[in-house]
Amino acid sequence: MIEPSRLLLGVNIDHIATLRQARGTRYPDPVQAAILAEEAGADGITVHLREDRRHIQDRDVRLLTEVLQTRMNFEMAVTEEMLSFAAEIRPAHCCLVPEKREELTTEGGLDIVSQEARIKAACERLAADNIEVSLFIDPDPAQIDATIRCGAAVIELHTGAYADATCAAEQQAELARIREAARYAWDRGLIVNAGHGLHYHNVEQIAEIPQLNELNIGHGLIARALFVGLKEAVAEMRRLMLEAQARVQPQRDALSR
Ligand SMILES: CC(=O)[C@@H](O)[C@H](O)COP(=O)(O)O
Ligand SMILES: NCC(=O)COP(=O)(O)O
Repeated sequence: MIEPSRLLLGVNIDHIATLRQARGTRYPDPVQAAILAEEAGADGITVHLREDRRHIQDRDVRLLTEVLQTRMNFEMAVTEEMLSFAAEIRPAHCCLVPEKREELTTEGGLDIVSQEARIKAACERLAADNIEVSLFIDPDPAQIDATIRCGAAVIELHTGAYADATCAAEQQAELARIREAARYAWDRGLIVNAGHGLHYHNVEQIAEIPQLNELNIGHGLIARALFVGLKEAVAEMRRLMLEAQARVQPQRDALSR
């Protein structure tokens, strides 16, 4: 991936599928949502095919590989089932994430440090199929160092602790961790993405981190779409991100490796 000069928006459409699965209907169709999101300016589409298939289904991913005009960011657990599926569908980009059946959503980053050999092997398998790999990790230098040893060129920093903070001091402390991690990873040559739990009231401080390449946003954006429509929800998010980015454009321009 060549790093762009502007911050990219990846729209996660998992929760369009959540609504469909709640009633077992054919609608709303995440594939239709992906097309609308692209038309509204999304730079990519993110889907998480969970082991329990609670939202996105295999059929959605297969169809998306045929219709997307941008690119798919395929989030998956590091399992044999998912590695084989990725080898079959060949998404542009795979993001390896931790997964627990009982969790409501992804609770933390992938612990690369404790399972480095297994994750390195997965990264190598995906790279052999020309799939760009990113690792979804907590903003922790030890995890970043382990990512580099695994050979992945991209990370996505988990912003969940920042999003879930219950007071301003806690939120600022989490923001500082993300800022530091973004700088640390950038200085070591990684492409740095971020996401999880971002919405219209907390995205700007993250979008002001100059080293970031892309934000992946789902739940908050899809929730907003219920009231204003998906195209407007994407456009609003993009506008907030780009305004925030403009405030730090001199710092972005000054970044060099
Ligand atoms: C890995 C991550 O942070 C999310 O993108 C993920 O998709 C969350 O899973 P749910 O969409 O099931 O909450
Ligand atoms: N990887 C994060 C993502 O895709 C979106 O997460 P969320 O906005 O649904 O929490």
